[in-house]
Amino acid sequence: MGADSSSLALFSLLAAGIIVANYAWRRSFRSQAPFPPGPPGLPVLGNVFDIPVTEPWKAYKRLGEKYGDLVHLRVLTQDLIILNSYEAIKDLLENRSQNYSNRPHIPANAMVDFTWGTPFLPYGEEWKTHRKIFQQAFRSENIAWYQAVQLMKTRELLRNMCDSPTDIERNFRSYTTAISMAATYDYHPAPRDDPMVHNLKVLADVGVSLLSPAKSAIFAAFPFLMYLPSWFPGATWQRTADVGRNVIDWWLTTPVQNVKDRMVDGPISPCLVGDALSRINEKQAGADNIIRLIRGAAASSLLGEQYSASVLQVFVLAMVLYPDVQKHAQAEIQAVVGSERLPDFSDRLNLPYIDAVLRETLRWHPVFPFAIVRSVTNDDIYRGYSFPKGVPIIPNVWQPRAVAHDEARYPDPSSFNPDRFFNDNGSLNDDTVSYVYGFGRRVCVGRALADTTLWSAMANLLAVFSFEAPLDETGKPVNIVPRFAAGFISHPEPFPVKVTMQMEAQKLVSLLRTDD
Ligand code: HEM
Repeated sequence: MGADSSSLALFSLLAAGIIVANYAWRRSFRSQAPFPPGPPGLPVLGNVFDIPVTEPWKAYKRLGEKYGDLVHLRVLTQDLIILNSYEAIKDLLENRSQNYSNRPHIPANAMVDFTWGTPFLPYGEEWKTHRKIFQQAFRSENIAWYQAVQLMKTRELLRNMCDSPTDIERNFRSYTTAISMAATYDYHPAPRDDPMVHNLKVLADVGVSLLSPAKSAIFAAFPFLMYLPSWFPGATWQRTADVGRNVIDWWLTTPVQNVKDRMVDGPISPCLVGDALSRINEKQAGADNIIRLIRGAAASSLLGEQYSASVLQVFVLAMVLYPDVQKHAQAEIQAVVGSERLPDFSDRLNLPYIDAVLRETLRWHPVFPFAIVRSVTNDDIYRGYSFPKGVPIIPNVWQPRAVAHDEARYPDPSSFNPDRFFNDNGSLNDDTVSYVYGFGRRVCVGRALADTTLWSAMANLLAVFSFEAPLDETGKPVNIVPRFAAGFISHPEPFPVKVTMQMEAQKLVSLLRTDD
């Protein structure tokens, strides 16, 4: 046996010992009430094979149908509870939010030092300061500050779509990244080879690679894996973590320093960092700590806006699959805005169908099908079941009867139908699908910014382009079966799309020039 394989064998033995001991310890200390029902699972491994890595929501749907609103699972040593109904989610994450606003410890997080990120902070003082920084800059009343920049970036999006119409994903990412950098640091990335854009991509890739639920469960069960050196055979995650740590150092220092330097020269445009820095007196006690928190909140803000790009991909998929909805939306824009200018925020109240399309996009396929996992602060009992301290709670926003696809609330939930958001008198109803942005005290802090970013893109894309299924060799539209990538965030798998301009290129060029 070589040195490598004998070390691995030793590690495996050690790991098995840790798992069994840890499991027995946790069971003996749990309160007398049982966990909610759930599939029995295998000894030691638990329900590892009950949760497929691809499309886990389908498995949750089956489990929900069999076991009901509350489902208990165990992955190796990790117990978790899935909430499968709006009622259970509201009861716990909203009505008992004091006890359900924590986040579980994610071991891989400490490995790369993502611990500064708002979504990962434990419920406590640092997290409260982060929320305050966000609320001051991004609360609904302040969103008008960013609308000029959002429209400017929307025009850039239209130009990029003309240049490379099928490069949808890249165009959407550039758009949302440009908005988030402007709203966070008053920074406007260069069209090519921009260092901030490059480093943001590295950071996002590291996050997706290391913080997936599957890797988190493995690191929780085998914590020693996190301490293997990066030269150890197979320890690829260590090399990913090394890359992540270097970029994070840069993120947490350079961009905020850059804003500080520019503020010395004179006023800058409204942005989260500028707003937060202007509120502190650097000579006051604790100012260094606040600057450290501003850095963390700002970097979290950039990661947040990435999700809007995934929502726009869902939107294009829906337009391709539901051409009548697209025609209806375009007719509304034509009637209200005409063809001599492009839509802007002053048109929003007169374009209710576009708002209904936006709501239906968020509902039809929530990009966070399970919001962001919570954990219980103190032992609790709910409906007679045990919710022990520290257990991760997964709110199932999407399936089966849960929330966005609840058949009682949304008849025929899997079809894309914006009409479900209208009252009989033709006005929009009160259902703003706010649940896609999460619940209670940890609800998304960027929702007002995301809403205007999405509206501006959707209204303008529909004013200029049509999205259709391309034709096959027999002249028929290709059959597109929607598929969604699983994971922390879910977005459509690549699908074929034909993008046509509804107006002459020359006309668009002149409209974009007028708007500039
Ligand atoms: C359409 C786009 C977006 C969606 C669907 C979305 C959704 C969510 C969801 C589901 C959560 C978890 C809430 C919970 O635990 O209950 C969340 C948290 C968060 N979001 Fe968003 N978000 C979006 C855009 C943004 C933007 C633009 C920003 C930044 C400006 C942002 C920043 C954050 C932060 C910092 C948190 C963590 C809050 C905390 O843990 O206290 N998000 N978001």
